[in-house]
Amino acid sequence: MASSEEDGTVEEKENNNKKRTKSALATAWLTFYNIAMTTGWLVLALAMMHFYIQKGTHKGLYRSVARTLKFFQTFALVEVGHCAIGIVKTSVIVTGVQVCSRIFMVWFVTNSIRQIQNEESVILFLVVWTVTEVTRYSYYTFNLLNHLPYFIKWARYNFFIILYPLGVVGELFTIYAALPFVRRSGMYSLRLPNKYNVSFDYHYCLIIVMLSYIPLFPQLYFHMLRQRRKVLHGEVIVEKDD
Ligand SMILES: CCCCCCCCCCCCC/C=C/C(=O)SCCNC(=O)CCNC(=O)[C@H](O)C(C)(C)COP(=O)(O)OP(=O)(O)OC[C@H]1O[C@@H](n2cnc3c(N)ncnc32)[C@H](O)[C@@H]1OP(=O)(O)O
Repeated sequence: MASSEEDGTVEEKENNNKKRTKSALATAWLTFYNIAMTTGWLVLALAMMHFYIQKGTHKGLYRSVARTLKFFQTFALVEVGHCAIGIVKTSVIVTGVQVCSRIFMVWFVTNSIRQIQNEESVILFLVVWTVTEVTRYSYYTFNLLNHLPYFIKWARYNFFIILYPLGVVGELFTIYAALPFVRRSGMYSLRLPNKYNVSFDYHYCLIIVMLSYIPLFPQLYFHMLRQRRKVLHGEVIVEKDD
């Protein structure tokens, strides 16, 4: 009897130790990840400012930062993994939609269609994303280090009120500007007849993506408004499971 109680205690202790090691590892990884991402987006901000001050125009700006942008935005895919394995308390779906829509914008719209890279709308979403990400990743970093300045917390949960709609406007105008080029070139499209007997029209796909902002964007926006109420005003919010 005594020995089984002892076994239980030993097992419990082992489990607790395992959990502690796991959470220490997760915290170390997240701290590294967030510092790397803050730095990446800060480098991008500085590169954009440097370009604009030197050249006095936004033309060519996208190309000058494209590699850094593609690297850091694509790397954000690991955030979906963070949610999936449970090291951050965020919905996989909400994070997935956010990250995938950004990656889609970068790789399948802006990067693929040279003719639209100098549109003002590209600069709009680039600036908006950069301000958002510098704020967001520095918030997570300071939070993990338990030294969170209030103005960063305030910025994280207020800037998005304006930046989110502005980002969406930039993205939608960019996709809209891409439509004629996509239609003319037939890029990423598959016409019949072909050996697979399937057709795909990227032009219509882009229109569907634009329309999908109507149901999806409000969900992300209201999610952030709920987070804001929780973090800034201490409201207890019961989130539905995925
Ligand atoms: C394939 C094609 C698909 C096309 C589909 C198209 C449709 C798309 C429609 C939508 C379009 C959106 C377009 C987007 C535009 C822009 O981004 S514009 C710029 C403005 N954007 C923003 O301000 C939003 C930025 N995004 C986010 O904040 C997130 O991505 C989020 C998922 C939307 C919300 O984040 P969430 O994690 O849920 O909230 P938080 O309050 O920040 O965190 C919750 C808890 O999780 C912890 N946490 C999260 N991440 C980390 C981390 N990296 N490190 C450490 N901790 C993390 C966080 O601390 C919180 O924990 P607690 O403090 O304990 O609560």
